[in-house]
Amino acid sequence: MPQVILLFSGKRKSGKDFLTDHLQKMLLDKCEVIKISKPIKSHWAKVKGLNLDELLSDGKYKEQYRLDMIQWSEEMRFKDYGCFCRSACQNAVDKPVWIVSDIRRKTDIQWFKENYSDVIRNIRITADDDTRKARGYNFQLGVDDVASECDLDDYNDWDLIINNGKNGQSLEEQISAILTLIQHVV
Ligand SMILES: Nc1ncnc2c1ncn2[C@@H]1O[C@H](COP(=O)(O)OP(=O)(O)OP(=O)(O)O)[C@@H](O)[C@H]1O
Repeated sequence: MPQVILLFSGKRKSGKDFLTDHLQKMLLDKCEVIKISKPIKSHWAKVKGLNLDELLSDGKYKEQYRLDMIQWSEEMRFKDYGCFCRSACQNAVDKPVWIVSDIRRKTDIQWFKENYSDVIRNIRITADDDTRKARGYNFQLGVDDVASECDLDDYNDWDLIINNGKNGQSLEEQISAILTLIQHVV
């Protein structure tokens, strides 16, 4: 059972993978990185005969299948909103800190609250549109206007908000703010 679970969310190309990768490099064997999208991508790779590692990494390949994966996973969530969270956590190694790098919906947060209650810390990563565009974001109908991208836009209960865009803090300051949230553990 983890002592703290960091739930990271943010819009496309806000820098979720970038920041959580850096955090992982600092915490090393004290942490386990969990991606809710992993069980989705594993299933999709198996059914379609695709390369799972390519699908999990940042790049064009992932973007090619994003819309299909969103639509399929939406149907699955409709039947059981916790199915992917549960599956991702079942396969996670027991470490003091869990880093969940791709929280996208209120029901994701709800599931973690129901199952791990007070060890959760909610972190929102923000970045302005220009910065996101410079990182490869392009508005796509069916991707950027649906729940997977917008559901947390009006959520307000964050333990920490990190500006990872223009005029944002330095990486050191960002990581230091996150470490403050888990200083009782590491
Ligand atoms: N603070 C930063 N400084 C420099 N480059 C950054 C920074 N944050 C993110 N990037 C770069 O921007 C790109 C997008 O970031 P990242 O993949 O972490 O976004 P994401 O929120 O995980 O996106 P997605 O939702 O599409 O998976 C990556 O190439 C990453 O290296």
